Amino acid sequence: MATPPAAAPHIAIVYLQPNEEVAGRWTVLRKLGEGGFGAVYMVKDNTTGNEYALKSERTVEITRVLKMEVYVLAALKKAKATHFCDLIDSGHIKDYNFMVMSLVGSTLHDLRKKPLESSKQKFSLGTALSVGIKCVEAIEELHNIGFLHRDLKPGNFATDKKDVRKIVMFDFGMARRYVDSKGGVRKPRWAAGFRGTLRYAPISCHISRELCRKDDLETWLYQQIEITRGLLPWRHLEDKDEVGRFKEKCRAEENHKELFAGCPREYIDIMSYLDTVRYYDTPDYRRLSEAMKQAITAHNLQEYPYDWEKPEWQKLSVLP
Ligand SMILES: Nc1ncnc2c1ncn2[C@@H]1O[C@H](COP(=O)(O)OP(=O)(O)OP(=O)(O)O)[C@@H](O)[C@H]1O
Repeated sequence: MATPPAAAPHIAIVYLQPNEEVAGRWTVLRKLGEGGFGAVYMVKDNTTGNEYALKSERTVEITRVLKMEVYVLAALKKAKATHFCDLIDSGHIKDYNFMVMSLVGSTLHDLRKKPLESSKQKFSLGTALSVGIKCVEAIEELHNIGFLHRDLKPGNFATDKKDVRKIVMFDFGMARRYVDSKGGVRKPRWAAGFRGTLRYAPISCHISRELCRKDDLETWLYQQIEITRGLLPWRHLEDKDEVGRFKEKCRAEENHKELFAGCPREYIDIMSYLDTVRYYDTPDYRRLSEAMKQAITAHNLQEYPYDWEKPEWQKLSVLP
C-alpha cells in the first residue's frame, strides 16, 4: 500500500528470504511491505521468539534514509515519547543496514478502506476525532525532539499491534531536523524541493518553500478531513500546481463547503488558525486538541470503542 513519495529516487531493495538469519539474532519470517526507500520484513527474535519489524537499506544508497530513521527513533525513545515504534536493534551486515522495531498493526489508510459503510471510506466521527487528537500528540512529540516528518499521511499512522487504541506514527525517511545545535530554529533555505505526497502536502510544499512545524499540522488537517468525510476534493488531480491552487482556493469562505462538507466546524477554525502560524512559531498543539475535544462534546460523541473494535466491523475486515 505504500505510496512512493513524489521525489523518491530509485532504490535497490534488499531481498531477504524466509528463514534467513540476520546478525545472528533475527530470523526472517515474511515481507511486510515495500516502500520508496526499502523493504520491511517480519522477523523473530531467536532468543525470545518475539516478533518485530526489520527495515533494510543497501549501504550503497546515497540517500542513507535508514540512518536518519534510527537516529529519530532513538531520540524519541530517549524522550519517552509514546506514539512511536520501539527501536530494538540496528546495525550493518553484508551490503545493507538494518533496524529492528516493534510491529505496528493496520495503518489508517488500510482501516479507512474497511469501514462499516464500505462505500464511504471514512471513520465514524467519534473515532475520527479521537484518532486525530492522538495524531496531533504524535506530531508534537516528534517536533519536541527537533524533527519535522514532512510526509505524514494515513499510510504513516497505524494502530499499535498489541493495543488497537494506541496510534503510532512511523516512516521517518523524509524527516528533517528543524533546530540547530543551539536549539534555535534553523534558517529557511531559499528554495526547497517537493517533499511528501501530493494529496496531503502543505501549500508551502507546492511553492517550494522550506517546511516548518505548522506544515506537518496542515498535512494532518488534510488527513483529518479525509478520514472524517471519506475524501479530499483534489483526490483525482495529479498536477502539483493544480492541487496547490485547489488547496489555496479552499481557504476562501465561499469554498469552505467544498473541503469541509460533513466535517465539524472546528476544522475550519483549525485551518484558519494554522494559516496564521509563521515559520519560526511554535504551533499551539493544545488549541488543536481542545478544538477536537470540543467537537466530541458538541456532537455528544463517544471516542470508544474505535470502529475497528466493533463486532460488525471485525466481521468485515481482515486484520493483519
Ligand atoms: N513497524 C512496522 N510494523 C509493521 N509493518 C511495517 C512497519 N514499518 C513498516 N511497515 C510496513 O512496511 C511498509 C513500508 O514501510 P515504510 O513506510 O516505513 O517504508 P518507506 O520505504 O519509507 O515507505 P514509503 O514509500 O511509504 O514512504 C509500510 O507501508 C508497512 O506496510
